[in-house]
Amino acid sequence: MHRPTLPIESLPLWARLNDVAFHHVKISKMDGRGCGVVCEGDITAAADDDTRPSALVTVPHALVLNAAAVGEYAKENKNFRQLLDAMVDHRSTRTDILLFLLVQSALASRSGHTSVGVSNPWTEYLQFLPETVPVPTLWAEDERLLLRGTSLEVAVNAKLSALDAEFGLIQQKSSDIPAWNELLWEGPSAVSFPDWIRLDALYRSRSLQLPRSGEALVPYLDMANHSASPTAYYDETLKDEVLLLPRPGVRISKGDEITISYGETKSAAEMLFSYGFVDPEATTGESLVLPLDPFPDDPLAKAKLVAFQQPPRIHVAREGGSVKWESPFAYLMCVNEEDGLEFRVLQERDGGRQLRVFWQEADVTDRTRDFETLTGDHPLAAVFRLRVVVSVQETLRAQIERLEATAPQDPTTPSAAQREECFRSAMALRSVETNLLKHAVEALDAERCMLLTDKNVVAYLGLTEATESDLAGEEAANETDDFS
Ligand SMILES: C[S@@+](CC[C@H](N)C(=O)[O-])C[C@H]1O[C@@H](n2cnc3c(N)ncnc32)[C@H](O)[C@@H]1O
Repeated sequence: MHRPTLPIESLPLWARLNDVAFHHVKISKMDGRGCGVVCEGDITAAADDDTRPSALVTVPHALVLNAAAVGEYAKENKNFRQLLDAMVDHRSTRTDILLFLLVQSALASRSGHTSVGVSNPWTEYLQFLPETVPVPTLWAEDERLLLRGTSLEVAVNAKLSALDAEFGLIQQKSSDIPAWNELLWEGPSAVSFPDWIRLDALYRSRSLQLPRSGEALVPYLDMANHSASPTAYYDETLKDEVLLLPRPGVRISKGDEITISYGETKSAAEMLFSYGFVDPEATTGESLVLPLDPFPDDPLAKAKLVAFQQPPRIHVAREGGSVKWESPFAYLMCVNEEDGLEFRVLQERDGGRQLRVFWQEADVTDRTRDFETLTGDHPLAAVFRLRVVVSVQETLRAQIERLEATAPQDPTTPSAAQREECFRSAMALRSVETNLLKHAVEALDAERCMLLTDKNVVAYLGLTEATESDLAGEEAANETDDFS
């Protein structure tokens, strides 16, 4: 799609024409961070939380792009209504807003040479937005290789597959409607998959959770960059205007950048995935999420996955001085029929079939995430915990090995096919995750050693060893029989 652009210097005019009020601020190009909000005077905000300071920016409710605003646009535009209706089974706030943005971008690219769609302040505003966003879904293949071994390796590939499926669906549903077929899919300015990935990236990196209007895009205010020590925050008035306000007690000098926080507890992976950078100053939010595969030789693996109903994962986080981990699936994964786990398929009255899960004869179908508690008062609880600890530790060790095996040969210089900013972000993520995983493996090792001294574990392992050597003896005897 051809993307017309407007210089950021014209933004104040667009803002005035659309009733955005701004005081002591301007939007300027920042070094390495695209545009940002810059202070044009000296601001000192009262330290007292109860006095609301004067707003730096006020955006009228009419410009807030949320699910309700898309609904209003659809009321006035029956062609757009038809497009939303065609997607009826696949709608969410995100897809509604993305479809709206897709239509506004297409309208801008055809600049009035179309009878479908109605221009709106967003048709122009989109032209001030950056050509690209440094999120990994927009990285080149050689750049995405830098994420091998990190928690984003699987996540980014899964996101690209999901975007591809979503784009295919929109194309299929809208090309049956002649007006949309003409606007979106015909001629040299047809929409392409990279256009869809960019719109998704713009949405992910700029959407806010507003207290009254919910998930939304707010023009002008979305020019504010992130800092771990932010000087401003956003809020909504009772009239649903969105305000950018200085934080209580801050002093902002003329020429300083005004920043907000994109989330204090977001991990490095989440920051890179959603915003395209890793904040080197972040002191909180060190965590990661990895997929956990059931044992490949477990005959109950499939039933366990179905019964668990969610993707199985391990969550690792640094809390205070120590590293904590959590994996509800690992507890279900590590028990079997001989421990008291059972799956039954029940025939329903309407002929359907239902998978039910039993632990020690009790129906626990609705508690498959609770196996840590369910197994906690069993005489073999320490044995189950040991199995879980060993399995989680093995998964984390394998991840460290993959991180080490895929590390760039020169950790300071990107290859010719990799952009410096992608390389820097990926290396920062690799370092945070390697560190966290190593600390988690150490913590798990300490727990494993402790569990190996538990009297129930010792007795259980002694019994298993005895059974195994009996079996080995029997096998040896059989072999001798066979041989003779
Ligand atoms: C909400 S927009 C902010 C405005 C944006 N800089 C622009 O030019 O349109 C979020 C994007 O700004 C950039 N950004 C924000 N804070 C940053 C930071 N602290 N370091 C690097 N990039 C940042 C990232 O590209 C992010 O995806």
